Amino acid sequence: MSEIPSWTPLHARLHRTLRQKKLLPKNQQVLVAVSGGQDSLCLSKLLLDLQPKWKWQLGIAHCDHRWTYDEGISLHVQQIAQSWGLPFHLRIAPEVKKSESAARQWRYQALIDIAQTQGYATVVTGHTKSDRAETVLYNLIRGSGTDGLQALTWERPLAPGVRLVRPLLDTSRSETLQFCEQQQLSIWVDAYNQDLNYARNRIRQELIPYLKTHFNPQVETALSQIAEILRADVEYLENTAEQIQKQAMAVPTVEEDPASNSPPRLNRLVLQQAPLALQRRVIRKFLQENQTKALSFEQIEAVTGLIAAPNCSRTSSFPGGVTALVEEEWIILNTEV
Ligand SMILES: Nc1ncnc2c1ncn2[C@@H]1O[C@H](COP(=O)(O)OP(=O)(O)OP(=O)(O)O)[C@@H](O)[C@H]1O
Repeated sequence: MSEIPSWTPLHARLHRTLRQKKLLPKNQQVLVAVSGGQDSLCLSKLLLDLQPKWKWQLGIAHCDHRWTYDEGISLHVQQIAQSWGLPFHLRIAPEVKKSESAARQWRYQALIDIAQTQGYATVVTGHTKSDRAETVLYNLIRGSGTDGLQALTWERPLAPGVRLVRPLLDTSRSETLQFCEQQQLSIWVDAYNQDLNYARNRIRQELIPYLKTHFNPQVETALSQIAEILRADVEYLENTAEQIQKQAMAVPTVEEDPASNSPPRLNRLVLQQAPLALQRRVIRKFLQENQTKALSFEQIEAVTGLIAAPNCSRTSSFPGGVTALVEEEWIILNTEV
């Protein structure tokens, strides 16, 4: 690897990760989402250095949210892209985004738009192991189940023809900082990250350091591993639940149900064969597909309880006037108000 100038352990790790996980195929057009902060700058420099080996066509995208504390950052990122000889794509928000989630939503849409119009098959972001650990904690505190805890995956489809890849999920924020310092990359410090009014920032600035000092110096790695393990668990459970749901939703024959417009239903005999973990998943998926309003854990539990309940049992009415009831071997979702 000596032909790459200043080859570091981070170069070696990224090269290995990309090979093992097959995240960024050779010769691809890869759009790097650069905020100007240490993580995405570290990622773009690493990809730039590895580029001769992988022959990607790299480009840099920056999304300007027009927040006052962001002023000057887009020019900063543009100058870096130019100094590396990479195409630079800028999107400016049509209006100032009021919340972090509105800003994120607009940002992903802007990145999709650049990728689709400029022919990039992949968008990469600088999410790190530290982001993953924080997301696990954040979702745990909010009461997420396994699906929320496996958040921040290595890759996922973003839009038709565009994938999102996060190649730095095994690298910590302290490592990206050290790398930027070594490489003398000029980091833009995001004022938003210092604002302790935001729960995410309190997790990053207060909770994680507390856990590191008092419980486990490697807490970021530990939490991030939980996410990695749960990702595979969730994938397996989801696929199995999907199969069971298909069997349980098999439409009754005309003799069994002459009504042409029969309401959504699940077969209890099929569900009774499944373990509770899968029963809950099937019920949740079934409700998500047939009920517009999000349901609480208690409401999903009430429907799950119908799997073994006596005939004619029913739940109380859910938002939108929907009720689930037992009719012989069926759980029926009654949408009549
Ligand atoms: N203004 C921006 N322009 C381009 N890319 C950005 C911008 N802000 C963030 N990114 C990309 O997203 C990554 C994650 O950033 P950050 O953690 O601040 O965002 P987030 O809102 O928490 O993201 P997510 O919702 O995906 O978790 C960065 O490493 C970078 O790749």
